[in-house]
Amino acid sequence: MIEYRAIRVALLGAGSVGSQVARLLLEHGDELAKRIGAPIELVGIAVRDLDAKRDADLPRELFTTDAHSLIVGADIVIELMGGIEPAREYVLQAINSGADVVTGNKALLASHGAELFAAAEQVGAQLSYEAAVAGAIPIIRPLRESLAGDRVERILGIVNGTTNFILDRMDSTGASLEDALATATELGYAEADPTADIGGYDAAQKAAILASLAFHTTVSADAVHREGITGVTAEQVESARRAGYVVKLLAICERLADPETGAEGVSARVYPALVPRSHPLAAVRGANNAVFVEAAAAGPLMFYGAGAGGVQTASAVLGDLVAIARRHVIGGPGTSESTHADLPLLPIGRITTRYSVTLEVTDEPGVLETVAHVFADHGVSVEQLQQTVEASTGRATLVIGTHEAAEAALASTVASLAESPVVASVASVLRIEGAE
Ligand SMILES: NC(=O)c1ccc[n+]([C@@H]2O[C@H](COP(=O)([O-])OP(=O)(O)OC[C@H]3O[C@@H](n4cnc5c(N)ncnc54)[C@H](O)[C@@H]3O)[C@@H](O)[C@H]2O)c1
Ligand SMILES: N[C@@H](CCO)C(=O)O
Ligand code: NA
Repeated sequence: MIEYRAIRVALLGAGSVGSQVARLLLEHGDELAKRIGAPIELVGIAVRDLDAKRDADLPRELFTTDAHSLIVGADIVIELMGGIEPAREYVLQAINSGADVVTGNKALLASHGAELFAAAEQVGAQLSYEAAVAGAIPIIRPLRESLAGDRVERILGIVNGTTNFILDRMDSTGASLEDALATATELGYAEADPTADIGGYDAAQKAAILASLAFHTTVSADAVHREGITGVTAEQVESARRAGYVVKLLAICERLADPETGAEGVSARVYPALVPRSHPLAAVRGANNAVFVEAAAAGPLMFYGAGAGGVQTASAVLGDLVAIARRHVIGGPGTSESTHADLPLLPIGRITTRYSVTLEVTDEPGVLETVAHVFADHGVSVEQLQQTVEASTGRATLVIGTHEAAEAALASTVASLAESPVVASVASVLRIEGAE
């Protein structure tokens, strides 16, 4: 039997995920070596502070503050520092010095993915990133490999655990957004500055990565239409619950025809939406993640589990590591990124979906007809209308569900409703996703 030399692994960053990756590598190195067919040697861990407290007990002699020197001579570099710079510089250095790279850095991939994939392609290096989307859940490899022979039509993802925790808590306890966020912070789900999560930025980065992969094109995070959950109220969540829906922050990636030109394009968007309680995504509770994929031949598929957490995410990183290391043993080129389709990203105005609009109106004869006319005038077809009268105030609440309508038509409908003398206020506008 051939004895292979040890595959040298350099780790950059020993925070929540990095420290668990190092621990698992050291604890299970022998078993991984058997699966790979060659020993794995963790040659060093680049850190900022040699004396910082770590989540795992790691040999101090592995630590170095000199990432550049560590990268030189490594076969595989695992980048788990996060942020754009110097992560980008280190990943490029690794690729250009002949190493393969594993990263969990969604921010880096969603902004500089094209540059990094091109650099890897040029020298035949592997760049793997299962941890970057939905943590431990296998979704990158299924899209990249298992579904490579199918045609992905649509992805609906709950890809941010913090916001799912908050919305789930609002749904199950009636809490306000503020109180649910406070609980998320107390329990350590939300960061001290939760903007990236509740503003939808984290989900938009993941949507960019998923859309690029699923549709063989390049989508960057800043091109993703993004609405966070900051405007979601306890009233909206309660009224959704009564109507048989749950509010979820969704990352939606869709292949569709541009309604104006008929040309094929893609949509990548993040917003809170009403999901029917019967949909598999409605059952995703707490800080869990799930990605619902619709493919032409496979039909609907659901990937579910822990979207974050140090040790859980380390599982995804080690999976990438083993896959790459096996190729070192077997030889031959690995999977490269396929971005041949070059599809245009359609602006949000070209999207069609269903809506739920809640209006406070005066309770007078003719109001319903006036409201119905506003929808009809903008070409938006009403599917359902529910009225609750508050006798003491002379006001009524109307909840109007629409058929599929264009975003632009809905936006002008809402603008006209806001100006209508019979409408006291437009209390809520939410999209409905995942309904039959
Ligand atoms: N934590 C999760 O649940 C999770 C899930 C999925 C993906 N990720 C991604 O994994 C990566 C790591 O996340 P984390 O939660 O472990 O972050 P973290 O902040 O806990 O750890 C990052 C570590 O890198 C170190 N670091 C930063 N810059 C450095 C530099 N220049 N040189 C050396 N060390 C440096 C930091 O000091 C810190 O210890 C990020 O890209 C993150 O988006 C994390
Ligand atoms: N902040 C992210 C961590 C995982 O990317 C979340 O809440 O899901
Ligand atoms: Na994953």
